Amino acid sequence: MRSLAVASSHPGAAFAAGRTRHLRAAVSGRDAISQRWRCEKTQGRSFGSSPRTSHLQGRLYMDVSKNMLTPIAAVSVEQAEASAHLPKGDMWSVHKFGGTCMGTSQRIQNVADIVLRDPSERKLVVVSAMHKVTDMMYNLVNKAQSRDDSYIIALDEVFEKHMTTAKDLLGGEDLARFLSQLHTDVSNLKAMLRAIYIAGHATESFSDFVVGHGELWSAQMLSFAIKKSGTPCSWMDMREVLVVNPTGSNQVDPDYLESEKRLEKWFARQPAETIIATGFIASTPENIPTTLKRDGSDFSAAIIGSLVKAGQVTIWTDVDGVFSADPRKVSEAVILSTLSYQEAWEMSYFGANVLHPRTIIPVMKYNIPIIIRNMFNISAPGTMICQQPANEDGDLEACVKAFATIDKLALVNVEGTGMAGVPGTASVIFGAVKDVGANVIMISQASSEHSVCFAVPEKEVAAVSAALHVRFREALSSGRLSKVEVIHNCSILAAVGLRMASTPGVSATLFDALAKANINVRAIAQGCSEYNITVVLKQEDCVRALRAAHSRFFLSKTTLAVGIIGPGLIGRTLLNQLKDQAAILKENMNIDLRVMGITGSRAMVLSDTGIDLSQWQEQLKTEAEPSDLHKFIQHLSENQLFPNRVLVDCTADTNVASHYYDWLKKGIHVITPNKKANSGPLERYLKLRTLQRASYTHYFYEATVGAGLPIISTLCGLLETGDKILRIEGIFSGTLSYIFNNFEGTRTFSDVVAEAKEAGYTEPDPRDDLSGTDVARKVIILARESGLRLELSDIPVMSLVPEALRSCSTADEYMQKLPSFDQNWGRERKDAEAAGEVLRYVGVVDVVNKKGQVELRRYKRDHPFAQLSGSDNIIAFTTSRYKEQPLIVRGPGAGAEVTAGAFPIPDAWLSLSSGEIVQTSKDE
Ligand SMILES: NC(=O)c1ccc[n+]([C@@H]2O[C@H](COP(=O)([O-])OP(=O)(O)OC[C@H]3O[C@@H](n4cnc5c(N)ncnc54)[C@H](O)[C@@H]3O)[C@@H](O)[C@H]2O)c1
Ligand SMILES: N[C@@H](CCO)C(=O)O
Ligand code: NA
Repeated sequence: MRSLAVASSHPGAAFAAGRTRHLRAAVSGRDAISQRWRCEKTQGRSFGSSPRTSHLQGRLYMDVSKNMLTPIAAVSVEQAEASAHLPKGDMWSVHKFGGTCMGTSQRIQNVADIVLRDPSERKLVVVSAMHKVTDMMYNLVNKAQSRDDSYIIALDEVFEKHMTTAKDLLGGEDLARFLSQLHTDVSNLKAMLRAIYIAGHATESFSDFVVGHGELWSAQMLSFAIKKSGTPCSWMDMREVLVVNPTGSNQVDPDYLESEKRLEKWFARQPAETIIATGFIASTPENIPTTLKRDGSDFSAAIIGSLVKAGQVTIWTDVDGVFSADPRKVSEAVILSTLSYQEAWEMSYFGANVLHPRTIIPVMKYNIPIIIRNMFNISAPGTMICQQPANEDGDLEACVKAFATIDKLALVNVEGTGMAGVPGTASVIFGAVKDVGANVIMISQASSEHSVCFAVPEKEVAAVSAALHVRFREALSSGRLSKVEVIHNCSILAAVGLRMASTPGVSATLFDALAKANINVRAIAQGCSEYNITVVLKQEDCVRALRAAHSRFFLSKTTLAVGIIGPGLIGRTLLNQLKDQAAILKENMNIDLRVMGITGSRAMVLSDTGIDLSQWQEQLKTEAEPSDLHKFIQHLSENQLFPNRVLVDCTADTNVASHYYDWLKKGIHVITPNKKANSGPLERYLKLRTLQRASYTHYFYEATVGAGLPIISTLCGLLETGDKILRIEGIFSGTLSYIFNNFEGTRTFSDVVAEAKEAGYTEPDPRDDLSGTDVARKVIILARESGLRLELSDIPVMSLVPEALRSCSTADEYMQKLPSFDQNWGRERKDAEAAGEVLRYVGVVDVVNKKGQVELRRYKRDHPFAQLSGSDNIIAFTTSRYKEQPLIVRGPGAGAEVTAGAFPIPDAWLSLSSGEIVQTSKDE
C-alpha cells in the first residue's frame, strides 16, 4: 500500500518500488500475493508497457491497455523448481470458459479474442460445451434408453446447432475439417444411441462418452477460431491426459501422477503454446471415457492448472466476481478483490457464486491464484482467490470478508440432564439423523452438555424429529431427556473471513449489529478454525440481519430508516436540517439515512425508498393518505432493507408517547422532544426506562428539557461519575424567560406572549407554558432522572393563567382574551421594579427533600437569573462536587432550530447503529 502512494505521483518511482517489492517477494515466498496483486494493478501501466519485465517472473499485473490481469510468467523460486520437469519457458496461463461464455458463435469469437489478448507465452484454455448442449446430450441418452426414437431428431438438432455455429465462425479449410469431424462424430453417436435404444439401457461410460462430445466440439471450434488469426493453436482431448478414479457419491479423484505422465507424452507429440482443452471429460485408468461429474470444467481447469504449475487460473463467467453478500439481498454488496482459498471454500458452501470447494484444492497446493472474471464486463478486475496475505493490521473491516445466508432450515434441540457426561449421546443423535438421510448443516453444544442443537433443512426435520423421538423414547419417558424440540422457519447467517481468528471483537461486533437491529439469535456456532461464525435466526429476520451485519463491518453504508411524527414547527425544521445533513452523513460517516414516512395528525406520506426531502411538503399535500399510526409503524418496521429504524416524535401528544414502550420493544429507536412520556405516570415511565436499559434500543430525549441545551446529558454525566445531585434550580421555560426578559417599559404582557408564540417558543397550546405545566414537566423529568419517584401532581405549580381564562376552549380564544389581564401584570411588574427586582418563573428540584416546585419569584437585578436575554434557560446544578458554586448551563432553551438540532447530531445517529450508548442514566 505504501508504494501505491508513490505510484500515483511518480510513475518512475513506482516502477523502482515495484521492482524492489518483487525481488523481495521472490525470496520471501508467496504469502503476499494478493497484496502484490493490488499494488501491481495500479502500477501495471509501467510494467505492462516496459520491455524490462523478464525479472518480474511469475507475478500478476493489471495490463491497463488490455484491461486484464495477466501473469508475468514464472511464479516463485519454489514453483519454478517444482515445475522443472515440465516444458521449459514461460509459465502457463490457464483460462476456463463455461457454457454461457461459449453460448453463440459471437461469444466463441469473443473468447478467442480474450485468449489472444493474454500476452502470456503459454496459454491453456479449458472450455465447456456450448450453452445447453450438455443437457441436450443427456437428453439424447435418456430418450434412447427409454426407447423414444425422437432421439434421432434431437441428435439432428445438436448437429444443426454446431454446424450453424461453425459456419458463422469459421471458413475455408478449417470449416471443412470441423464439419467433416462433426459428421463422423454424429454418425458414431447415432450408432451408439441406436445400441442404447436397443438395449433400453445406457451404462455410465456410454452415457459419459455421448455427453462428452459437447466439449470436444466447442474446443475444436475455439481452436480453429484462434488459428484464424494466425496464432498456432492445438486442441486437447482431455480424455487422453486426465485420469480420474471414481470415489462414489458422484465425485472423482484425479490421479495426478498418471495424468502428469500422460500430459508430458501429449506435449512431446504436440509442443503447442496455445492449447484449447476440453473441460468436464476425463478417462478412467482403464481409458474408459468418464466425466468430472458435478464439479465440471472448473475442476478440469484447476487440475490442469496444477499439472502445468500455472501462473494463474482465470475462470471466466458472467458475474463481476465474488460479492460480499448476495446482491439481491444487499444491493450495496461489493465485489471482493481478494479471497483466501479457505474463504472461497466457506463462501461456496453458502451457495455464493464461487467455485466448488473441490475445485480449489488442486491449485491451492501450489498457491496458484484463481481469478474469477466476467467475460461480459472485461473492465471489472474480478476476484482473486489466493493464499491470504499475512495479517497486517487486524482491522475489523478486513477480518470479515463476506456474509452468506441459508434459508429454509429448522433447528432441532435435544435437551436433558441425562446427556451430561454420558459419552455417545452425540453419536446416537447423529446416527439417527444419518439413518433418515438428513444433512446436518450446523451443530452447537454448550459445554454444560445439557443440550445439543443442530440445524437441518426444513424439509428433512419431520423425519429427523420422528427418528429422535423413537430413538430416545425411553430416555424421554424416564426424564433423562426433557425434550426433543423443533424450531421451524430458521435461517443461518454466516460471517466469513480468515482473519477473524486472530482479531478480538469480531463476534462482539457481529452480535452488536444484530442486537441493534433487534434480531434475536437462536443458536451460534464457531469452529475453532474461525473462518466462519454462524448464527441461526428467524427466517423473517434474515435479510435484515444480513444487511445490519454487512453494513456494520463497513462493507456497505449503515442504513437508517427514519419516521417523523408531527411535522409541525420542530418536525418541519428537523426535516429541513436532515435534507442537508443526510448527504454529509452519507459522505463522512457512511450512514445512509432515509425518511421513510412523515405523519401529521390528519395525513401521512410513506415511501419504500426514502422521501425526497426537498418535496415532502408538496407530497404531504398531494400524495398523502389519511394518517394511521399503526400502518405508519408497520411500514417502517417491516422494511427488510433497513435494519436500523428510528422514530422521531415531534408532537406534544400523550397518545403518541404512550407507544414508545412498544416501539422500543420492536427495536425501533425513539428520539423525541415530547415531554409527555417522561413526565407521564411514574409507573409507565419506570417501565419504559427499565426496558430501555435492558435493550439495545436507544431512547433520546435531550430536547425535552432546555431544548438543544445539554441538560439531560450534563445531569447523566454527573450521576455516572458518582456525583450526588442536591438541587437543580433554574429557568426552564424558553417562553416564560422570553416573556419576562422582554416585559419592560411600555410593552403589555399579552403582546410579549404573542411574540413568544410567534417566535416558536411556546408549546402548541401556550397555556401549557403560562400555566407552568411545561416547567413542571421538566422539573419532573429531571427529578426522575435524579432518582426521585415523583408524579406530576406532586409538584406545586403557580399558574400564570388567570382563573377566568383556564376554561377557554382553544389557544386562540385564550390569546384573544389575554389583553384584558394586562393591567394586573403591569402592576405586578411595577411592584418588583420598585424593589429593584425582576420577575422570573423558576423550577426547583430539591433532591435532598425529595420534592419539586414551580413558581414566579422576584430576583435582585444582579442575580444571575436576572441577566438573561431572549429565550434563555439557565439551569444550576448544586451537587456534592459543585456545592459552593453550582454548575450552570445557560443558553437559548426554546426555538425551532436549537430544538431540532438536538436530534440529528451525527454522533448520535452513528451510535444508533454502531452500538455506543450515548445517553445513559443512573439505575434507580
Ligand atoms: N418549540 C420549541 O421550542 C420546543 C422546544 C423543545 C421541545 N419542544 C417540543 O416539541 C414538540 C413539538 O413542538 P412544536 O413547536 O413543533 O409544535 P407544533 O404544534 O408546531 O407541531 C406539532 C405537530 O404534531 C402534529 N400532531 C399532533 N398530534 C399528532 C398525532 N397524534 N400524530 C401525528 N401528528 C400529530 C400536529 O399536527 C403538529 O403538526 C412538542 O412536544 C414540544 O413540547 C418544542
Ligand atoms: N415551550 C417550551 C419549549 C421548550 O421545551 C418552552 O418555552 O420552553
Ligand atoms: Na436539552
